[in-house]
Amino acid sequence: MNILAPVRRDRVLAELPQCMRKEAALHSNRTFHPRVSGACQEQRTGTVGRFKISKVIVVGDLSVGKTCLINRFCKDTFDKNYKATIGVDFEMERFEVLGVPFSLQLWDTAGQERFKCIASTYYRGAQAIIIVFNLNDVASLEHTKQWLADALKENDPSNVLLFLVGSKKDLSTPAQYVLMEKDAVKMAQEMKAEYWAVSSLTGENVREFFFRVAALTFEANVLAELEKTDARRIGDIIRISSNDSNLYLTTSKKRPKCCQ
Ligand SMILES: Nc1nc2c(ncn2[C@@H]2O[C@H](COP(=O)(O)OP(=O)(O)OP(=O)(O)O)[C@@H](O)[C@H]2O)c(=O)[nH]1
Repeated sequence: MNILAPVRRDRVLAELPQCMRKEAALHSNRTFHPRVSGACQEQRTGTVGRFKISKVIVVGDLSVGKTCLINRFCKDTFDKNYKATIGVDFEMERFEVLGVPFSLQLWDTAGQERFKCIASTYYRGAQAIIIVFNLNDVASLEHTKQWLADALKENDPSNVLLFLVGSKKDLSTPAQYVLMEKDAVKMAQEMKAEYWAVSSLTGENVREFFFRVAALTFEANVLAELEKTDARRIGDIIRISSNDSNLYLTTSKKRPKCCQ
C-alpha cells in the first residue's frame, strides 16, 4: 500500500535540467545517461524510488542565505529578517524523475562559529554538498574552501556531488556580478563543483538549481545501483564458472586420454 501522497506536479522532472555555466558544471550532457533512462523505463532502479532518501547538506558562512534558499524552494517564502540557524534544520522534498519517485532531505546547517560543532555532526552520509557564498562578499567565497574541507572530512570525496552557489544576486550590479562570477567559476573548477548564482528574494534560478541537484543526485544513485547489479552478475558468473571447473575436476577421471 502506498501511504505517501502523490508527488506535486511541479516536482516532476521528465528531462535533465541544464547546468548554468558549461565551464563549471558536473557534466554538460543534454540528456540523462542512457543507462539511467533505460533503467527507469524498464523499472530497474532497485532501491532508488522505493526506500532511498538522499541527504544533501547546505553549508557556508553565517548569513549568506542558506535558510532563505531552502525556504524559497520548499515553501516559496522569503524572510528579510535574519534569524540564525542554531545547529541544524531539515526539509524533505519529494520529486518524480523519469517516472521514478525520488526524495531529497535538505539539511540547513548553522554558519555561526559557535554552532558549527553541532552542525558538523550532521555532515556524514551526504550525497551532495551545497556550499553557499554571498556574491557581494569576497571573503565568503574564500571561506568556501574551508567549508568544503570540513564537509569532506565526514564524507567520501569520490562519492559526493558538489555545488558552489552564489547567493543574493539581486544585490549585485551587472558589473559587480561579472567580476565575482569570474572568481567563483575558477573556485568551482578547482573544487570540481558545479556553479550557480541565485536570488532567494526574487527566486531567480532557485527552482532550476534544486531541480539540477535532484536530477544529478538521482542519476548518480541509479548508476551506482546499476553498477552494484553488474558486480553481482559478474560475481555470479565467476561463481558459476568456478563451480563448472570443480565439476570438471571431479569428473577429470573420465577425461579422454588425449587430454590427460
Ligand atoms: N537581498 C537578499 N537578501 C537575502 C537573500 N537571501 C538571504 N537574504 C538575507 O540575508 C540574511 C541571512 O539569510 P539566512 O538565510 O538566514 O542566512 P543563513 O546563511 O541561513 O545564516 P545562518 O543560519 O547564520 O548560517 C537575511 O536577512 C535574509 O533576508 C537574497 O537572495 N537577497
